[in-house]
Amino acid sequence: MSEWTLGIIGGSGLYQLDALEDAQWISVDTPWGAPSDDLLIGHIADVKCVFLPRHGRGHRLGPSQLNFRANIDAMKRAGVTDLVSISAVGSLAEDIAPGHFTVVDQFIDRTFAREKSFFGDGLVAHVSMADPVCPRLSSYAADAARKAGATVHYSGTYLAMEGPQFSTRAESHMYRHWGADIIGMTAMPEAKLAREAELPYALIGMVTDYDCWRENEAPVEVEAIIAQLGANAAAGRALVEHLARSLPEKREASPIDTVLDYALITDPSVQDPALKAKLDAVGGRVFGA
Ligand SMILES: CSC[C@H]1O[C@H](OP(=O)(O)O)[C@H](O)[C@@H]1O
Ligand SMILES: Nc1ncnc2[nH]cnc12
Repeated sequence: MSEWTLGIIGGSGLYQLDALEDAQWISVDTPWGAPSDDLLIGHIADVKCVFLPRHGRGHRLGPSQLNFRANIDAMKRAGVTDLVSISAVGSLAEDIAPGHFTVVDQFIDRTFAREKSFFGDGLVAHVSMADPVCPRLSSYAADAARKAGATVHYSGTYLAMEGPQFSTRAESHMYRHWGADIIGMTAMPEAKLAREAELPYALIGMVTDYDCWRENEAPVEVEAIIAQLGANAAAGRALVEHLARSLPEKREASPIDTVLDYALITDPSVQDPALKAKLDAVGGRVFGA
C-alpha cells in the first residue's frame, strides 16, 4: 500500500473527481468550523485520495467566505500527507495564455479579510514561508500536468487578491510591475495554513483569462472564465490521475513534515490548553494528540 495520502483541493470548475475509486462523500467537523463541503474520499490505484471542492459543490462560497482553517484541518484530520491545490487564475504575462497551467513557486499575499493562522492568543508560532511550496510535490504535479496534455510553465508568482471583484486596470498593471505572473483569490491563506499544518503543498494555476491589463482586449468577465474552465477542468482531472499514479510507493520524509519543531515561541508554561486542544489535528505531532 502506498505511504502517500494525497489531498486535492479543487477550485472553480472542479467540484467532483470521477477518477476516485470506491469514493464516498464524508462529513468532517473541525474545531475551526465547517469546511467548504464534505470530503470525497477514495483511491486512485493504491493511493488514498481526499478531495475537497474549495467553493463547495455548486460553487456556493465566494473567496472571502471560505473557511480556510477548516479546509486545511479537515485534510489533516483525514490523514492527508501531501496537498495539491488546483485554481482558476488570470494571467499577468503575455506568454501565459488561457488554457496553460502554471506550477506556482512564489506568492504575493494581498488578502486582508481572512483568518490566516491556526496560532495566536496563548500559543504563538512563526513558520517560514520563504519557500512556500513543496518542490517534490510540485515537480510530480508538473510532470502530471504535462502528461495531461497541458502547456506547463514550471514556475510562477501567484498574486492573491481579496476579491470578489476583479482588479482595476491600475492594480493589474501594478501587479505586473511587482513581478506577479498569475492572479487569483484563494491560494492565500491556504498555502500559509498548509505550512502551519506541516502539509507539503503544491499549487497548479489553470489559466482562464488575461485579467484586464491588455490594452486592446475586453477585461475579464465570469462568462469567459466559465467557457475556459470547462476545457481546463478536464486537464485538471487528468493531472490528478497522472499525479496519483506517478507517486512512488515509499514516501521519503519532507522537511515540511516537521516545521513546527522550529516555529513555536510561547513558553510551554503559559501555552493555552484550549488552543492546544483545537490543534489536535494540525499540531498533534508536537502536542501529542
Ligand atoms: C470564477 S473566477 C474567480 C474565482 O475563481 C478562482 O477560484 P479558485 O482559485 O478556487 O479556482 C478565483 O480565485 C476566484 O475565487
Ligand atoms: N483575472 C482573475 N483575477 C482574479 N481571480 C481570477 N480567477 C480567474 N481569473 C482571475
